[in-house]
Amino acid sequence: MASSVVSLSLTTPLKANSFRKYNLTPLPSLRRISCCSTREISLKSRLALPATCKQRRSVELFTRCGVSSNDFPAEKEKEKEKEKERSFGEWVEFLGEAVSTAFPVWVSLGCLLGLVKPSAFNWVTPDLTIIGLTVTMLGMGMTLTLDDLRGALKMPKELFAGFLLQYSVMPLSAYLVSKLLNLPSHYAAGLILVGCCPGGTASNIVTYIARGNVALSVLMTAASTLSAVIMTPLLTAKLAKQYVAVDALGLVKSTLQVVLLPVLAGAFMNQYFQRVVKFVTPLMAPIAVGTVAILCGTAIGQNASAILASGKQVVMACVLLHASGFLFGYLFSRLLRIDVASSRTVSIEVGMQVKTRCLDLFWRQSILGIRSLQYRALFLASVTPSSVASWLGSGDAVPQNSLKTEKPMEAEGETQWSSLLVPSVLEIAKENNFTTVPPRYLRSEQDKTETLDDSCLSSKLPVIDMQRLCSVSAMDTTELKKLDLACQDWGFFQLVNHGIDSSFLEKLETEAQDLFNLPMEEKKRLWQRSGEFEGFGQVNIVSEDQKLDWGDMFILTTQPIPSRKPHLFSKLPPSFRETVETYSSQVKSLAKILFAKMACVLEVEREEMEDLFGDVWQSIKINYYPPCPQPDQVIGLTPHSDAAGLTILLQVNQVEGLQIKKDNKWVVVKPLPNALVVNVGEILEIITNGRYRSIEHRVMVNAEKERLSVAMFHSPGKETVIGPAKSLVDKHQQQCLFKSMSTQEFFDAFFAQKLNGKSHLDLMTLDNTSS
Ligand SMILES: O=C(O)CCC(=O)C(=O)O
Ligand SMILES: [Fe+2]
Repeated sequence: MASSVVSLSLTTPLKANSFRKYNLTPLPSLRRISCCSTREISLKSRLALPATCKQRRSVELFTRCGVSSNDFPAEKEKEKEKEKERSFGEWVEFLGEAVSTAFPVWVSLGCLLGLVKPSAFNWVTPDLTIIGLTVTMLGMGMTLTLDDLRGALKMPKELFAGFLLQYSVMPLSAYLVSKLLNLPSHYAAGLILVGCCPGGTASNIVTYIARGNVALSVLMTAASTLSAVIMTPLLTAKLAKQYVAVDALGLVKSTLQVVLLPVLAGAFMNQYFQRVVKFVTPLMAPIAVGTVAILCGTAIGQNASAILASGKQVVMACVLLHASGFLFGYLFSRLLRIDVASSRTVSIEVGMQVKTRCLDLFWRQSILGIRSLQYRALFLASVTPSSVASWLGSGDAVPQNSLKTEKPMEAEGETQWSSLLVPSVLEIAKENNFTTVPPRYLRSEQDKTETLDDSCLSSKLPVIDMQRLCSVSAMDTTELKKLDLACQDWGFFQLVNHGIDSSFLEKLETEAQDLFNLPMEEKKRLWQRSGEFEGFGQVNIVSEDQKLDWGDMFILTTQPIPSRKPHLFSKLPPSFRETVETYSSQVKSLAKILFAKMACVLEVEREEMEDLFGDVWQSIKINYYPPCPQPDQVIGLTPHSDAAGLTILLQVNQVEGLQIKKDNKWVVVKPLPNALVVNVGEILEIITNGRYRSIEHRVMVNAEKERLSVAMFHSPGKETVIGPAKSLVDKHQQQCLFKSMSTQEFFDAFFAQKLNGKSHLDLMTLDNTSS
C-alpha cells in the first residue's frame, strides 16, 4: 500500500504502531470521525488494504488521495441507500461514538453527582469495580494486537522517557508545589506521597479515550508499577523525609490482574477471534467512559465530606501537581522527539497517579499513626482535579464501599454521625518493640481523676435474675422492684440466668476476637465509609487535635433487618455472620422483655411501650482494647452515657475495665461468669421522664491482657417520636422534663457533639421554669 497521507476514521482509538504496521503516516491530529465516515470509505482504498486490516474490527481507513466516494455516483447512491437502512450494529456504533466523544461531560457529571449526592454510588461494589476495570482493559486489549505490544516493547526511548518523567516530574512537582503554597508539613508529605506513586489503570483508560498509544501506556504502567516497589519508598524518604513501605507482592498481583492479563487476553482475541471482537468492539468505548465516570463519582462520593472539608489549599495543590505532570510530561517528551500520540501517552501516564495505590499507602500511614486525615484529604483531592480537568479523566480508586440494595433508613443522619479516620490501635499495639504510646492517646491528669475504685460499692451493683423476673407473680414482685431500683439508683445492673447458652457466648467471644485479628487487607473491606459510622472505625472524632481512645470498634446495625448494610453483612466471615444473627435476635427478645417489665413497674401503658420499642432499632458494637504498656496514661473509652434506650453488654474475656460513675466515684463493673451488663441509655431516661438514669461510664485498659466487649444498643425506630411517656406523666401528674423529638433528631444532636459525659442530655432538657 502506498504510504500516502491518509486520514483515519476510528471507532476505537488507534495507536501509532498500527500506522507503522500498515505503512501509513498518521496525521498529527488523530480525531475520531463519526461512524458515518465508514460509508465514505472508497472501495478503492478498502481494496488497497491488507486483508487483516480490513477485517480488523471497525478501524476503517479512507484515503484522501484526491478520491472520495463522491467521485463514484453509483457508490454514492448505494451509500445513500445504506444510510437509510443503518443497521442495528451501526446504530450501536453511532451511539457508542456519541457517548465516548462526550467523555469529559460524563466524568464531570459523575464527579458532581458524587459530590452532591454520594449515596447515588452506593451500589458500586469492589467486585463491580474490578469487573468494570477488567472489561475496560479487555476492550482496550481488543484494540491491540500482540504485534502492537511487541512493537511497544521495541520503543525503549518512549518507555524509558515515561519511566524517568514519571519519577522525576511528579515527585519534584509535588515538592515544589508544597513549597510554593507553603503547605504545612503533613499536607506536603501527603502531596509528595501522591507524587511518588506509579501510574495506573486509569491512565490506560484515559489514553485509550484520548487516542494515545494504548500499548505503550499499558507497558509504561507495568514498568512504573513494578519499579514503584523501589522508587516510591526511595523518593518519599528523600523528599518527604518519611519512609513509606510498599506492598511489592500486592502491586505485582494487581498489575497482573487488572492491567496485563485483560490486555493480553484482548490482544489475543483480536489476533485470533476477530469476528467476536468486531461484534463487541462498539460497546467497549462507552463501557470505558462509563467505568471512569462511575469510578470518579464513587471515589468522590465516598469522600465528599472530606473533600468539602479539606479546603481550597489542598485542592489547589493537587490541581497544580497534576497540571504540572501533564504539561511537563508532554513537553519533555516532545523535546525528546517523541511523536505526538506517544507524547500524549507519556503525559497522561505521568500526570495520573494510581489512586488505589495511594490509598493503600495512605492506609499504611494511618496504621502507623501518622496524621491520616491529611493523607485522606490529599488522596481525595488528587482524584478531583484529574476528573474535573475533564479531558483526562480520573483515578481508579477501588471503593471500600459497596452494595446497598435497600434504602438505608439512616441515609440522612449518617453524614453527621461519621468520624474522622484514625489509626487502628490494634495495629499500633502490634508493632514490634512498641513501648510508648503516641501522644494523641495520652490523657491529661484531669481526664484521669476520680479513679477511685470503690470495691465496696462494686460488689453492690445490682444483679437481676431473668428467670425470676419472668416468673413474678402478683404475690412476689421482688425481682421487679429490684429492677426498678437498679434502674433508678444505678442505671446499671448485671443480668444472670438470661437463657443465652454459655457455649454460644463463648463462640461469640472467639469469633469477635477473630474478627479483630483478621489481616488488615480483610479488615479494610469492612471499614467505615465516609459519611457513615458502621464497620471498623471510630465515632465522634471531630478534630485532628482530639484525644483518642485506646481501643478499636466495629459497629453494625442489626435490627430491623432491612436497615442492615448488605455490603458489610455480606463480607462478614460466614460463621460470625450467623452468630451475630442469632445473638441479635436473642438479645432483642431479652430487651423486649426488659422493656415490658419496666413498663409494668413504671405503670407506663403497655401499648405505649410497644409503640416505642416494637420496631426496635438494634446495633452491635464490638470494642477491642489492646493491652497498653502505659495503661494509666490512656483511656479505653472516654466517659460517656449511651444514647440508646437500653444497652446489653457482654464483657467478653472476663477482663475488668468497665467503670461506672456512682456518687462521683468510678466503680468497677466486675465481670460475672455468663452475666450480661445492662444499662439505661439516654432515650430511656427521657421516656421515663428522668426516673431511670443513664449513667456515665468509661473503660480503662490493661497492661498485659486485651479486653473485648460486645454492646447491643436498643432504641426506637428512627422516625418514632421520643419524649416522656404520656401515660407516665399523666398518671403521676408530672411535668415533662424533656422535649419530644424523633429518634433521628435525637441522634443527630447526640453525634453533633463529642462523646463527652452527659452534656448532651442537657440540650434535651426543658426549661420548666419558663413554661
Ligand atoms: O467496653 C465496655 O465495657 C463498655 C463499652 C461501652 O460503654 C460502649 O460501647 O458504649
Ligand atoms: Fe457505653
